Amino acid sequence: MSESVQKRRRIQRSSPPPVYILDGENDTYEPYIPVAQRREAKLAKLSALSVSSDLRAKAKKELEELLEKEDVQREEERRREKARKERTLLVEAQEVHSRKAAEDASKTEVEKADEVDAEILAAIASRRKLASDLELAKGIQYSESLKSSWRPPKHIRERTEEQHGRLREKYHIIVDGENIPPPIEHFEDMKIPVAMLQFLKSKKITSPTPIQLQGIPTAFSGRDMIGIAFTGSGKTLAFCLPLIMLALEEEARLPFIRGEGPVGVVLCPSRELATQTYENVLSWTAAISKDGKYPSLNTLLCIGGISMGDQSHVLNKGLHIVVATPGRLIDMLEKKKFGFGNCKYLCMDEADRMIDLGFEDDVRNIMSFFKRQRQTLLFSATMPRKIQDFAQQSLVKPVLVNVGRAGAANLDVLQVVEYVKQEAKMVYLLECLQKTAPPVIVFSENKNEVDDIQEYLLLKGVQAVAIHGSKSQEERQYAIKSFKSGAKDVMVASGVASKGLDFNDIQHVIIFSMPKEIEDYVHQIGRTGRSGKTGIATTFVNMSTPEQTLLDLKYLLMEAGQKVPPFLQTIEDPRAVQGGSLKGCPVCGGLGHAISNCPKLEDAQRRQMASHRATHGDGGGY
Ligand SMILES: Nc1ncnc2c1ncn2[C@@H]1O[C@H](COP(=O)(O)OP(=O)(O)OP(=O)(O)O)[C@@H](O)[C@H]1O
Repeated sequence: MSESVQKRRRIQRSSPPPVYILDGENDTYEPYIPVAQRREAKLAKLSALSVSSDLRAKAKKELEELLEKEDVQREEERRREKARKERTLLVEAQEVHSRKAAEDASKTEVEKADEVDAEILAAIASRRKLASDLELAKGIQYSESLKSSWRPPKHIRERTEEQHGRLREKYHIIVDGENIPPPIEHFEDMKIPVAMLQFLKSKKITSPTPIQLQGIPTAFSGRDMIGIAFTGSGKTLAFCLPLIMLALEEEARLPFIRGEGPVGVVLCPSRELATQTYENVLSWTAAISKDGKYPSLNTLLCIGGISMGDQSHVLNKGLHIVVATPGRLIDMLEKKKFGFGNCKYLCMDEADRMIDLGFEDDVRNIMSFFKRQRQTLLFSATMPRKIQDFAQQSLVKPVLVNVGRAGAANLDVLQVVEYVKQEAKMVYLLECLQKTAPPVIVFSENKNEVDDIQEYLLLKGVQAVAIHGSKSQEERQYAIKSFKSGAKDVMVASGVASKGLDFNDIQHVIIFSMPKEIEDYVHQIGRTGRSGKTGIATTFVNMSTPEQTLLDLKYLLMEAGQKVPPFLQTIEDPRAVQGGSLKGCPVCGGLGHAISNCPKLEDAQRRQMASHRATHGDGGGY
């Protein structure tokens, strides 16, 4: 053996035994020596002693017994230690569990309900931001609002913040956001074309409504905004006029040629609403360009159920404004009939519906066609808090303009709620129609019921038309046209089909079947009492109306200072009985229930499940 190997062995032998440190607690660990090894060591010691072989055999036996006993003891100890550790964990878990159970038991029902509500709200809040997929993927975030060349006139710029505040107070306008543009009380001060001012005057529109007075300067300044105001308060002008001005400016800078544009798009949740907005834009742009001082603008109506070929004359020129429903718009964009390369303005009417679960993905899809930052505006009469919060994260330095509580009823509508048995409704409807002169709208939640009511009214000699989602586009257009022109006295409609529609001077709205969601009720009664006029809404309720809906209705009537009928007065709010808070539902804005009982959430979940089934080939569809 070489010297170096011997040296290495000497070093190895003389190395100290390994020291094990367990969890930093036990630095005196005694390594375990197996029984056989210990027995051999002891026997070696024994045989070194000079004793008789009998004695040695006896001692050996005793030793073995002793060692085995020791070993059993060690094993026992190890098992006990292991069990102790395991028990500790188990006991700890049990203790945590029973502590939580005890805590839960000490919580009141109200506290527990609040916790559930907070959890639901947190789950909703984690929705994906409303931005294009590209922006989300690249993490693009705009930090500044778009620049605009518009400035308020000098005398308004010179006013103090306090003066602006007083004006807002006067018109019950609540605002939120950074550097909010000033409210402007006169159209003349908004620097809009004289021809437009004259046109508005001819329509008896002489001074801006509160949402216009704050909303138009905000949008003119290039700011993203959320505009909330009562039904019939003139929101359409508030979001269309800024787009028209932007288009005029762009056209004046460099006239649009075929394939260019649009400058902006207005998205609506229904074809009827889109058509109405389109017609408004057409009349406003025509009025502006009439005297030849301003260029004429091209507007495209992009909705399902119509032939786009009929509008080829618009597509053959530069395009300024598109008014659309999401489905057809996506279709046109995908087919590259036009693009959003230069599109700077995106407005959503009835925005709470648009960015709610039904259309949310469509909206994101539409956003992905924008090639640069856009000005985004969301308008609605109802805007539950969760939608406001969600929208706010998706906008750039948004300004919130709120006239009255979001979801509150228009105070110009006299609301009458009547208890009518199911079987008595038709007959009572005839009686109700005598209350006022026409035009009257009758709402029902159910398409078959809409048809039944129309048939019944026709039988009784009432000139009635009907509109609902299963009617063809021609039938829908005919119904709206003949009702608008006054040829028909009554329109029977399903809630969705007629949302946001602006009919002239509706005298009376009759809600034949109360919608489950109080927001729908607010929109339905809002077909009357528009542009400062008063109207009546009569609503039939009975045993089949869910108690929670009745409670939402009761609170809404109380809020609007309307008469609460005795049968509604007797309905107790379970939250009040338990001493809980009575804040409105952040999802639908209903005042009579908490988020955990929200009918809108149930509907949304149902829709999600239906669309899930549809995408997974499970039949159904939404
Ligand atoms: N400043 C104004 N003064 C008087 N009337 C106005 C004014 N602005 C708009 N109007 C009229 O008020 C009516 C309702 O306007 P619009 O349809 O824009 O209401 P809206 O707020 O969008 O309602 P909804 O929430 O039901 O859709 C229209 O007929 C419109 O011409």
